[in-house]
Amino acid sequence: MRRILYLGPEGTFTEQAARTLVSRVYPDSTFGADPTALSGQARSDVDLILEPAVTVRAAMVEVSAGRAEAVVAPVENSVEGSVPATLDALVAADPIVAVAETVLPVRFSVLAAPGMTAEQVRTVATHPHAAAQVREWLARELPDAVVVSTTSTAAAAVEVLAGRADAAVTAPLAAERYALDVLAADVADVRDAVTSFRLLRLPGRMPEPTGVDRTSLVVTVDDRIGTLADLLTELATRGVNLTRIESRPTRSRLGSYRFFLDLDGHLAERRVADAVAALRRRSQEVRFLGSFPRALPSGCAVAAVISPPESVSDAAFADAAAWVQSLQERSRA
Ligand SMILES: O=C(O)C(=O)C[C@]1(C(=O)O)C=C[C@@H](O)C=C1
Repeated sequence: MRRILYLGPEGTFTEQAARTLVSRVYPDSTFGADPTALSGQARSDVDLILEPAVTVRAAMVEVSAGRAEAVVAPVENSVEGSVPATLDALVAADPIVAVAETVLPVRFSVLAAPGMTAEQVRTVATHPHAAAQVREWLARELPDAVVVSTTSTAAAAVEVLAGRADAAVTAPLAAERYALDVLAADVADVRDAVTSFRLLRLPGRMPEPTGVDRTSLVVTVDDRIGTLADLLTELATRGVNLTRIESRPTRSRLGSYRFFLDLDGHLAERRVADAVAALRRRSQEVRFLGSFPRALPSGCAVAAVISPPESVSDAAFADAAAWVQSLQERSRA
């Protein structure tokens, strides 16, 4: 039985994402057929088991060491941006790669100890990304409450159960899992907020290209004039669309950064492979974080994806390479 780890405890948004991703990536597994058959004596009958982890970092260590099959982690929220704990854990871990992603709408439930009224709430526990998405609601509805950070939204529910916080801002799933009162549901400062999650595992067989894919990289560069412009030019000249660029400190000294890049396209495409090779030539280190089908926010038609020009199609690359080769062969004849 293989373990799939997610940011726990039970009842996080990440657990919800893990259920979607596991059914998609392992469609023939027992878990995929029956997500409820996961506890008690049924454990021995299932191929995959979903298990909560305390942190994304701890889960990645388990995957890198071969003790778990995969980890599901939050990557980016449309309101608060990237999840730094996930980005930093990705760099700290031995290489693991994403094979799938999903995007979930994010609306929160506010849970409190049984019998507690909103007026009595003095401390509200939640994950920092969740706090940022309900800041206005908290200021309006619970103005006297102090926000306490926890490792996840479900960890906040556990704090309330243990009597260490009065209320928790959680995923709706937590309201089903913990014996707490629902003070408010469907809470969000930004109505259509979404968070993206990825399923990551040891490098191996990559998902087949679908035509709407994403490639994720971490690039460490030298500190010199124009480095970043050079990298971006390598992408632009090959018609590779950059969908995200994020810098994180390397932690070695002030002003030293590595860049997380998300590109449209799959490493199996010539233009993407060529661009990734060029980035490697031009930087200290490139870490490949996977090529996988891109999750489109609901309502986004495939046509909305920016198509590269014909001059960078696989056929155009093959044709140009064959022409150069013929010139070389002729010159040797
Ligand atoms: O705490 C959770 O429920 C999580 O799954 C983490 C997380 C995040 O890291 O952004 C996921 C979605 C929400 O944006 C808030 C928290």
